[in-house]
Amino acid sequence: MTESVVRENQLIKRTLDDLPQPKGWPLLGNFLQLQSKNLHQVLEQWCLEYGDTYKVDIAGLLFVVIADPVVVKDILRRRPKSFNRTASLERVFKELGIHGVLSANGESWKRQRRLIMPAFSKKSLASFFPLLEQTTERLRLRLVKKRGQDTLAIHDDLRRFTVDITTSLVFGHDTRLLEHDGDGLQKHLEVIFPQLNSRTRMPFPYWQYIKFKKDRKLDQALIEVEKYALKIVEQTRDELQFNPQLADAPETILQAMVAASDDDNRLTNEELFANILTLLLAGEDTTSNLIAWMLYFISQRPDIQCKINEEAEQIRLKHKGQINVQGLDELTYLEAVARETLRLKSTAPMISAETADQVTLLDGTELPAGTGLFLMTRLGGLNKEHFKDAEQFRPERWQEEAVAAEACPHKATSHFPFGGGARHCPGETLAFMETKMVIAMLCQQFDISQPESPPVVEEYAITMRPKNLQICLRLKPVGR
Ligand code: HEM
Repeated sequence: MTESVVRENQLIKRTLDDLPQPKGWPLLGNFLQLQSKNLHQVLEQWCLEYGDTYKVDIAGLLFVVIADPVVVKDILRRRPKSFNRTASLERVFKELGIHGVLSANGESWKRQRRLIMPAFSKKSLASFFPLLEQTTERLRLRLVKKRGQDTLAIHDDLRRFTVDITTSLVFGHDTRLLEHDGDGLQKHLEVIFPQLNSRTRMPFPYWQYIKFKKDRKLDQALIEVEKYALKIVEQTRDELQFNPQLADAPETILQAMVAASDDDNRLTNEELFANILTLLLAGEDTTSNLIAWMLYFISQRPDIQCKINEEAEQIRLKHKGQINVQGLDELTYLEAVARETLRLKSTAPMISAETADQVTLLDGTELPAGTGLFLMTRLGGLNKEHFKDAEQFRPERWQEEAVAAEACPHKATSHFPFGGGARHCPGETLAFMETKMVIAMLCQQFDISQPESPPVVEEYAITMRPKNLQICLRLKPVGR
């Protein structure tokens, strides 16, 4: 939608009643159609059939689905004043004791966001770089041991990597999952994620009355994670008592939070636990999925692996044989590969929101307070009007020269892999740092290919992952 169309639309008002709706079932509405593991694809497909703004009925609850990037961007920008996270997300997270910065609204969100942001500054992340380097080396050692295997379900290794990184950064405590083969924290998180996803879309909280096997598994996973988190909180309290100057110059997000809980603005143990789990959930799956999707693409393209490797070699030569923190910024081709992956396979392809007041959207739709919204943040990136040959994987389109040459339409602001406005993802820089380190290491060490396996498909559980991904890693001869 262009600016002038926006102005015109504001004159053509419509209400919730006027919006089209896909045909559903009596009483249940579209509930059954939306229970699938590719919810985002169902909603995206309906955008093509019913237009950029339509409604769905989840057993009596109406949600509005919005795809136009101009309207989506405006909503993201008008948070937190006019739009909130949804009440259902807040309710489910609260009930499970995970009500941290991701699900909170209002003053509680502001306070928690203020506390976590310093840890994501460029300066903090630069001081964290040696740990990132060591953890990447530990992932390398783990994968070298597995080099003989014909096929590798690498996702598990990647998740171990991102959990080790996130726990180190957030709590200063390395879970060292990369050194073990058994189930660990990542297995509990694997139980929690899909369950959170399906509960936020349940019109009726059945689990308050009857618990199925999956609900009992969720309870158990939460108990295990809570045990882990409370132990870490205790350790952090001890560190602060032993070393009080840490309160003024905290080294981890948790130290900052515990230190802040001693002033008037107290963070309770529940809030601390909620944010530990929130950051683990927000940081772990999103990033390991991005790396996995990048491997999906580059394992089919030896030419791209070659280019990544050449660029990384140049940077190593420039910085005394190593990719240092400045060198990471200079890996522009690799960054383009990550951005192109996010365009086609955004690991967060939709964001939910809720109107805080009665609002009018930029397309002229008037909505009452409390209306749930699904913002389809990936769809604009798949649109041929915004990207030439939109269905093709072409990292070059993100490089400055290509953007400057008008031969390639390039509308970077038509999709929002990290959201936008005041609630924009704070972990974006960290995610790129992790991704670049891992992919540069893999392309240096291995020839990466895809073995015969069932087709890789998108699976949605708040984040979007490649189901069935198998990779084949062949160690490169030394000196090649
Ligand atoms: C490829 C990796 C990642 C992707 C695609 C991603 C995507 C997103 C998206 C779409 C949102 C919602 C933003 C909005 O509502 O506008 C979000 C929020 C958030 N992300 Fe990320 N994220 C990634 C990595 C991380 C990492 C590494 C961390 C931290 C360790 C993190 C922490 C958070 C937090 C705390 C929020 C909630 C922010 C708020 O509500 O104020 N994310 N992320």
